Amino acid sequence: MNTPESYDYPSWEPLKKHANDWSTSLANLFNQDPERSNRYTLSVGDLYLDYSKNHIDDKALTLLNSVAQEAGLPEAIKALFRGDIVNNTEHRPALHTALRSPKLSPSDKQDCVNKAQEQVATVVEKVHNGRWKGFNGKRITHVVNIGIGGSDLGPRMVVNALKDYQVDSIEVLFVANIDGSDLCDQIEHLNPESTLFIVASKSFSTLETKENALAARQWLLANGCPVEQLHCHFIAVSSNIEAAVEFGIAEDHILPMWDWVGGRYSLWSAIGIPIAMALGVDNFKALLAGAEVMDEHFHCADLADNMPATLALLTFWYSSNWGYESQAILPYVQRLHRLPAYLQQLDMESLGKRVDRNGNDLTDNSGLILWGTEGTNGQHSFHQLLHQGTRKVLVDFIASIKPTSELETHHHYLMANCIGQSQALLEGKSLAQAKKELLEAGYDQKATDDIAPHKVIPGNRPSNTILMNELSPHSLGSLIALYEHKVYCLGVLWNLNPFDQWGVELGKQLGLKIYPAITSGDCDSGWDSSTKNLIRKLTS
Ligand SMILES: O=P(O)(O)OC[C@H]1O[C@](O)(CO)[C@@H](O)[C@@H]1O
Repeated sequence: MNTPESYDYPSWEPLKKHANDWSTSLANLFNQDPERSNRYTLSVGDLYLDYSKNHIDDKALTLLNSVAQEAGLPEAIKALFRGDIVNNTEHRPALHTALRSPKLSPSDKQDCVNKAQEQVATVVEKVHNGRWKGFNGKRITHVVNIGIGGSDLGPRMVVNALKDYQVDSIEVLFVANIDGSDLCDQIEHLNPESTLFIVASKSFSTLETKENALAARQWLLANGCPVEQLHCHFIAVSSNIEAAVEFGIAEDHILPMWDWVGGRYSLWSAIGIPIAMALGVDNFKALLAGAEVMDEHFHCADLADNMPATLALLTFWYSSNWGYESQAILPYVQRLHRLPAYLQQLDMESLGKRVDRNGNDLTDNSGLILWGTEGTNGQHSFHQLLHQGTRKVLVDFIASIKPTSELETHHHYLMANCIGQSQALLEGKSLAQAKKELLEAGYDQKATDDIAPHKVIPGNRPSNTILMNELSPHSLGSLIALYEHKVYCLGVLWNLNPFDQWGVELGKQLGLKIYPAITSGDCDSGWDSSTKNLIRKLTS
């Protein structure tokens, strides 16, 4: 692991010293300051963040804010919204905020954004009211989004999360993987006459999406769709109109994307059309409005009160000074079960970098390893490691105040478990407590002494808790924008470009070279023997 010798930030050394001198426990911090849980909280729109269960005090926060100032974060936030070239390696702005916050965005983008939103609304309404027909004049009942990465994860997560808001007339399904069973499993029970495919690919060059779209076309043809009616079953979302047309999508069925919106930040664009299909245009707009609330806050709030900046500074603090390398995302909301997968791309594809904005080796660690699952399932699985393991893991608990089902008792238990987990991380269990418990349970002294160490839980482990008023399009929009902006802040603090992803390219290129070897059995003589053996195993 890299240990940062120094940042250029003048407040870096005092911050590092403050971390090195840290000697108190979370429990002590709470005992000494009854107001702690009131002071270390923030509210923005439908979201409430409690970050009091962290190893921080006013001095740490002041120093962290100074580091953020010295890193130029306030100006960088303005630059993002203004449309400056924040993606310096691809010479592009990153204007996902223009898709939902017109007041804060460059005016020259508004026409195309509005036009695309109108196009989305027109297509969706036509499908919903049955005017969009498949071959044989059938109305559309199923929409299958074919896309991967940013053209899949965001829309899929939102559609799953907002099940309560789904329109009755349409079911939206998702296909991403090049494993053929993904497509086959989704379409096996569908009627081709009433199925519409969305081919979502910013580049329109992504292997998985192209192959799945080709297979979908074959499926339609094999099931009676006349070639001249194929166009009724496809729309595309892409910035590469030429390639989409070449594939055979009718030009007026192609919705736009732009190079100034990154793939993993694109669910607010026409890439979000599966969301509008599943939930209706008004709910899609409510999602955008929720993001706008977070944008306005992020843009205007001082760093000390800024929710995305606070989350980022906490991660920076722990990553740079406390040796944390991993972050668990634990939504205690069943319907947010896709959130960890979505945030993995957002965070790890953005921040998994080894050089700074100028191409120099980073002297500090960058992106953390993100993972997680919905509560309480994780409690019966990996929480053991969170409580007693030797690795350090940051934890974000996310919960909805309003239940998402009618089963009120379930919800109370769910919330009790969520809060109980953060309390267990904080308080732990001492050896004395463990021994007392065992003796009270009837163990003799020897058994108590033998077993007690295994029951000790060190505690003193930090966590954040984010409460949403309810799981609604509006609050989810704010939550997603919160994490987007957190990632941006970390990019600024670590001085890296969070908007490119060159690291994914090599594997794609090698996959394309290996493909002909798998189909022909002919290996490149320059390849390593492991690669050759694996190919032979597949081809013999
Ligand atoms: O929308 P596209 O161009 O098909 O790209 C899909 C995904 O592939 C990636 O480029 C990574 O391979 C992601 O950044 C992107 O979201």
